[in-house]
Amino acid sequence: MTITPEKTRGTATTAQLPQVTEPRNPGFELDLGWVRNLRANTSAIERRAATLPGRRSIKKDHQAAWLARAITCIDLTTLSGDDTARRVERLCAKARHPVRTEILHALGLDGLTTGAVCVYHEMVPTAVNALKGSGIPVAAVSTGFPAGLSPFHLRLQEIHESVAAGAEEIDIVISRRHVLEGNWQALYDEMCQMREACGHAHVKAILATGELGTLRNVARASVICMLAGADFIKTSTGKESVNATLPVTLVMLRAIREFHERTGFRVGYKPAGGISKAKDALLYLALIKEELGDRWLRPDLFRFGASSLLGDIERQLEHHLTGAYSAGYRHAMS
Ligand SMILES: O=C[C@H](O)COP(=O)(O)O
Repeated sequence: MTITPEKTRGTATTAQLPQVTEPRNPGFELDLGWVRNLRANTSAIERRAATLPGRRSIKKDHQAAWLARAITCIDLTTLSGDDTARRVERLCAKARHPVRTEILHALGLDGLTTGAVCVYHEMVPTAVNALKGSGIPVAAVSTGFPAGLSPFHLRLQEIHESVAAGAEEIDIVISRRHVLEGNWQALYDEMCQMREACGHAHVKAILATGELGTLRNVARASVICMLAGADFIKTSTGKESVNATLPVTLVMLRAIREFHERTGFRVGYKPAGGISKAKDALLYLALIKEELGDRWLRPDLFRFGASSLLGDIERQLEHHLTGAYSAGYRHAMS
C-alpha cells in the first residue's frame, strides 16, 4: 500500500505548514486505577510491528516529501563525552542547513531546518549562541543524563540552570527503579517536580524503555509521565543496550492516544537511539500516521532523537534528484 502525508511535494517545511497552536498538557491527578488496569499484549504488539515494513511503502515524490518532513522533526543530537564547542557549532550549522542548498531548492524546500539541536547542559550556551536568529530551539539533556542517579536536588538544579542558559526544551530521565519497584506515586511525584522546574521550557520524559522490563511497564510509565505533565514522552537516552523499537513505539503511541481521548490534550512522541536510516524513519512516520493521524506528524508533537539519521536522509534526497548516491563521508557531521 502506498501512503501520502497530508501534503506532499514542496510543503514539508515548518514555515510552510499551517501554524497550529497546541495547548500544553497541564498535568492531572495520579489515577492509579488507570495505571494498574493497563495491559500490553506483547505477542500481538510484536506481530503488528513486524508486519509494518511489508505493509507500508512510500514512493518517489511522496518519499522525498516524507523525508523532508522527517528532517523538520529531528532533534539533531550530539551527546558524547568528547563533545567540544566546535563540534556543537558545526552541528548547529547543520541544523540550519540540513541539506545542500541546491538539493533543497530543486525540491522546493528552501529554508528547511531540523526541529531542534540536542546537547548536554554544558553545551547549551554554545548551541544557543550558534542558533541565534534561526528559530531552532536548543534541547538539553538534564537530570543526570543518562542514568538519572545523581541526587534529586541536583537534578532539579540542573534543569533550572539549563533553562536559565537558554534551553527551550529539557529532556529529563526518569528513575527506572520506581517503575521496576512499582512505585508509581514516586514516579509521578518526581515527574511533577521536574515539570515544575522546567517552567516555560517543554519537558520530554525519557523512559529508557530498554531498562523497564516489560511493555506493560512502558505503558504504565508513559501514562504516569503524561499525568504528571510531560509535553513529550521519549523512548531512550541512546545509551541503553536496547533503544527505540517499533513495538515500544506502538505501546507509547497507544498510551498517547488514550491520554488524548481521556483528557483532550495531545502529548508528543520522541523515539531516540539507534535510528540512523531513512527507511527506518519512514516506518516510524507511517506508524504514527496510522496510530495517531497527521496532526502528530509535525515537530511540535513528534521528534526523532538522532545523531546520524540526517546524513542518510540527505543521501536519499540526493539520490532522489540525481539518481546517484554520494559517499557517506560527504555527510560526516550527521
Ligand atoms: O536522544 C538522542 C539519542 O541519544 C541519539 O541516539 P543515536 O546517537 O543512537 O542516534
